Amino acid sequence: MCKTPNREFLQLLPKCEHHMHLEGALSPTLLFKLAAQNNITLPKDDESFQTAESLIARYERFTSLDDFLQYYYIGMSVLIHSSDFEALAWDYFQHASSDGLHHAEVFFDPQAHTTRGVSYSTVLSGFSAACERARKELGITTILTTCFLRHLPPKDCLEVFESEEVQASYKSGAVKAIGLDSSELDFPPELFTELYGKAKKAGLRLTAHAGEEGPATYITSALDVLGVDRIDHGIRLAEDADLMKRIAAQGTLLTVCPLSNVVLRCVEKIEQVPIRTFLDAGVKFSINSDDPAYFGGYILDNYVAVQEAFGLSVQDWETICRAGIEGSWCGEERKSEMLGVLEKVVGEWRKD
Ligand code: HPA
Ligand SMILES: [Zn+2]
Repeated sequence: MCKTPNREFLQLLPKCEHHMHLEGALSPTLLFKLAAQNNITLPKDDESFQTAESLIARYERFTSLDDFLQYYYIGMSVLIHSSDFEALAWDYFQHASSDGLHHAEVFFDPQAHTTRGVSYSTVLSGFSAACERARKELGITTILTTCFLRHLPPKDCLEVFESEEVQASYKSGAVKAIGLDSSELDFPPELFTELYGKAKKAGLRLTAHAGEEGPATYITSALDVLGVDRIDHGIRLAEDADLMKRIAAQGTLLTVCPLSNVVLRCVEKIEQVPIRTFLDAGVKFSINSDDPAYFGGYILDNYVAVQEAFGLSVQDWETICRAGIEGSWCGEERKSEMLGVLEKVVGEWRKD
């Protein structure tokens, strides 16, 4: 007898998260605490900033990606010291660890900090300290990815990429990948061809948000023009059957974020996230939280929401977790460890 998957089973699965913006883990509680500590004045003309409760209530009424992004950028204005960045990331790792996270490939937005006078080394030292602590105390392995803000001029992105501090972090291996985030519509991947060409030459891993609000053609451009190894979100792939076949055949991983898609109104409900379509088409994907403090849930909440909407089988979950492990950018040894845990969890669940 094989039990149906429930929250307990989903918690036990060895999860890899590939799409999580560290700045998006800033809970209202930590936001207000750091604002007070750092003497940051939050907008007075927006009543949402009165209390943690009113802010959460506003988060439940996002109307689009851009509507969310204004709060995301205001929120991170409270992050000033290296210790603030460390506290933020540590908060995330603790949540994710209790959700059964084993490996995290996380984003951060250097330009969102350097443009307001916080240095890259302040940001990186805080995040790196939290990653080191997560490895030692929680057994979570991590990879850091610098994301570039696509609403800013491509030449500014290139300048940051080429700056001494950022280059040093790639050379030392502290950061291993680049990504592209922020407003998607009107900022197609082609704008960043030079940036991605240089990053590829430098031996970095490449990913980009594409097909979240933007059309499936942005996914094609991210693959063909930017040469990405992975697509973040990519839900609009389901609108293009030929492209779906291609992505399945080449094994490109999509990092799907179900709760985010509902909260930002890319879909009306979880049932419309193309989970079943991707499974049936052999498209590989992982399930992720994107900005957990803003979208009402961490990684396990996303797994549970998918289970409630789709009633997946143990086999389906094995397929999803295996794709997440094999599509990770960690070493083969780490992947084998996680595959071993997956086999054990699935085997035990089937036996009971
Ligand atoms: O979901 C997202 N999309 C684009 N940019 C972002 N920055 C944080 N989260 C997101
Ligand atoms: Zn994202």
